[in-house]
Amino acid sequence: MLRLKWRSFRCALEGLVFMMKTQIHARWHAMASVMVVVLGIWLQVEGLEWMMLMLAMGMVWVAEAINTALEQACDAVTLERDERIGRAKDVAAGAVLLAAVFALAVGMIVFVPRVWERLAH
Ligand SMILES: Nc1ncnc2c1ncn2[C@@H]1O[C@H](COP(=O)(O)OP(=O)(O)OP(=O)(O)O)[C@@H](O)[C@H]1O
Repeated sequence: MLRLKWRSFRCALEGLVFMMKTQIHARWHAMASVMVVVLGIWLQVEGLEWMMLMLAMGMVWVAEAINTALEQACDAVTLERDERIGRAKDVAAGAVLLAAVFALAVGMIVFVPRVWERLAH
């Protein structure tokens, strides 16, 4: 039982490693995530705001992982041009874009007033 759980966990980790190795956007997300944590520590962000930032970042990572999985599945179906495959990939990419836009909004709401405050003093 425990071995089975470990195997699923390892497969999940391998999926994430694959995403990091193959998706240029995942590297951008990683850079943005590090920036958010550094800014959060520097600006002394508090409990609920950390939660909002983590949720927003998590949403982007989850969307990117699902987008990567869908791209792989689509390519397994066909590498020929196909309108529906193209549309499926576009919608999945749209999910990443949506998550990123909302994450940016959360980041602005949390960070802008704090940066403003720092600059004013
Ligand atoms: N088989 C296909 N048929 C039709 N259009 C396709 C096909 N494959 C890709 N496309 C189009 O090219 C775009 C990019 O697809 P690709 O598989 O190269 O993903 P990507 O460049 O890794 O995208 P992302 O930026 O979402 O990671 C898709 O959003 C889609 O519009």
